Amino acid sequence: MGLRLNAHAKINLTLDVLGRRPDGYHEVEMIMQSIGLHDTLELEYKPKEIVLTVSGVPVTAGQDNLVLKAARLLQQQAGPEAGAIIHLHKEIPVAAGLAGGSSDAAAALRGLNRLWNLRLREEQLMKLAARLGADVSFCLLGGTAIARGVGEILTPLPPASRFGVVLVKPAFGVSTAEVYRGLDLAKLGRRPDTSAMTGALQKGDLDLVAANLCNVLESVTLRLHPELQAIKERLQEAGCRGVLMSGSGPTIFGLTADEKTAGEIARRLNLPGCQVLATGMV
Ligand SMILES: C[C@@](CO)(OP(=O)(O)O)[C@H](O)COP(=O)(O)OP(=O)(O)OC[C@H]1O[C@@H](n2ccc(N)nc2=O)[C@H](O)[C@@H]1O
Ligand SMILES: Nc1ncnc2c1ncn2[C@@H]1O[C@H](COP(=O)(O)OP(=O)(O)O)[C@@H](O)[C@H]1O
Repeated sequence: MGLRLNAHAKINLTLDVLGRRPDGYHEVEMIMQSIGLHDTLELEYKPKEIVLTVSGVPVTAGQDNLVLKAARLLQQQAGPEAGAIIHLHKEIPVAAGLAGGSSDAAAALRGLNRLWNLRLREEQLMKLAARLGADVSFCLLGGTAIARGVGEILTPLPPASRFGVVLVKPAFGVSTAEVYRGLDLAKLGRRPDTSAMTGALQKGDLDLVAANLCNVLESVTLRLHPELQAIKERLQEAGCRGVLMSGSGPTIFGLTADEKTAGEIARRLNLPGCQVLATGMV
């Protein structure tokens, strides 16, 4: 019997960088939120071999696909007999700041743990997730959470209101490493207030959430791609209550009262060359 799993994208409602570590990674504090937009993974048992096929948004099916990296990591626990045919259907834009690859890796860990009957506990899966990438731990958890460390230390928050989300992904992608490298820690500008955002989410107050949206990586990516500022303005003019870049970008998201309103705004927006999607917080 095969398995089918959804791998949800995320947005960062806040993103603060607290310092740079000796290994080049950055200490962060961010509020992460899963959204409805998702890739799909289908898993079927096959002895010994791990085979990956991909459809939808083009992405490598080679060894550097995070799904294969996750599968190989788990196979070390399962033994060489364990294998699978994995089909990944991609809907999440790639290199977009939406953690598509990380979410696929998290879904592969969760799914193969079941397919291979490994019975690894949540904290064991979390350890493997942290080895695959900074955002994989959050993707394994999902929902709403504060992420600290390099992103792997998680504090779950109560489920947030199901606000609508409009996503605008320009034609280009950005390199997360390059954006972090471009950050001048002495000149971060406005910083997020994590506890104010946590309170706003708890109250379900969209205007308060909107007022606390803040991402210190915006300055770097907007400097590299000034056209993102115009997209932010267009989303605001179109009726989004708050607008921010997600992660290292370049996706810009706008928040609305609900998914229906997000859909109406997305249909009205005319942004040539950009992918415009409507979804909601989950
Ligand atoms: C910026 C964020 C915000 O959620 O997301 P994305 O824009 O990638 O979605 C994350 O911090 C990205 O997480 P993720 O994309 O998983 O990072 P990784 O693959 O582990 O690392 C890619 C590169 O980003 C840099 N990096 C990443 C995380 C971190 N806390 N500090 C860093 O400096 C490192 O240079 C690393 O080589
Ligand atoms: N399953 C996957 N989906 C998307 N990208 C992947 C995947 N596996 C590896 N990658 C690589 O990871 C890089 C970052 O991808 P992604 O997770 O989409 O972006 P981001 O970290 O900005 O949210 C891409 O450039 C891509 O080559």
